Amino acid sequence: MTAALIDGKAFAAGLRERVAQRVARFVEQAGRAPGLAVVLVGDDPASAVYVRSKGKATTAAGMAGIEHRLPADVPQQALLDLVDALNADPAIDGILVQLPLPSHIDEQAVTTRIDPDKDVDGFHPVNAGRLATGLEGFVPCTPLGCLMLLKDQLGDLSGLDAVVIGRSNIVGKPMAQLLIAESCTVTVAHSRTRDLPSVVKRADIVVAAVGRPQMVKAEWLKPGATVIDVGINRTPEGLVGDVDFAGALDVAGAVTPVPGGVGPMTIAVLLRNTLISAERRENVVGEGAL
Ligand SMILES: Nc1nc2c(c(=O)[nH]1)N[C@@H](CN(C=O)c1ccc(C(=O)N[C@@H](CCC(=O)O)C(=O)O)cc1)CN2
Ligand SMILES: [Mg+2]
Repeated sequence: MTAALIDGKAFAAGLRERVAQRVARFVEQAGRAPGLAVVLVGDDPASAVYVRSKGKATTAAGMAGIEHRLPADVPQQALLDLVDALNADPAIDGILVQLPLPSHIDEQAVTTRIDPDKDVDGFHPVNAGRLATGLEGFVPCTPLGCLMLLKDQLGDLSGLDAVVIGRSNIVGKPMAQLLIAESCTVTVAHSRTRDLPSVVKRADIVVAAVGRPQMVKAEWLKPGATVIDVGINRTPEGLVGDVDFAGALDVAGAVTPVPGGVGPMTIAVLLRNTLISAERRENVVGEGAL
């Protein structure tokens, strides 16, 4: 094994601590805690776990977490009405609807109903547009967490070749935008990409976000590459990423494990985004780096 392990769990713990310190200053100045509303529809077990983790982390950082649970068969209009009420509530700085939603609900309709300035998930098309054009907005938590790990590992990313595997609105596309903004040369690969191994071979940075267990093989990697594995695949052998982790350890320069890599960053960045939303809404100048 030659690769360094990128400890997302430890980095996320540090970020949560820095957020908590800045939350304390916000409370002193604004006279209230930042508020995050999390909406869970239905009873998908993984989603329930993530929502509970978000609630716990929110409270631990000194923020107010408000959880709304709706039944799996809730009419779409009732969910939209709840979003409208949260948009209008001055105590709420961040609104998040846990995905995936039941199939009878149009995810886009829900995502676009959230006030873009409370959209701490960064899924609203206005925030996607802000990211694409270099305006201040909210960036989706998972790709921003990946970027933080990359910069911590590599420093300046300028000029590096990056390959993002996966083109989802939640991870692949915003990840590509973030890497472009860091002056990387970015390739977005997906299921129709021809000769993926040779595309991956030239990359200094590989971000795998396809949702296919161990699809990215060690022999595809350029020696010394930094590999960020966004995949969380539940298999009979346990939780595995999109990268052949054991093989990558012998080729890559650094690699994130699954679990304990990217996953913990998602919730830490959510707290960061919620604090920043509260600071913007109350005109509080945040002090202390995040
Ligand atoms: N509205 C949103 N929905 C979803 C998001 C999101 O950012 N916003 N992301 C994922 C789920 N997710 C948070 O919501 C999330 C996924 C994974 C983890 C995590 O810490 N994973 C651990 C493994 C835990 C396990 O056993 O499952 C790890 O990788 O170490 C946190 C949050 C989809 N929905
Ligand atoms: Mg995809």
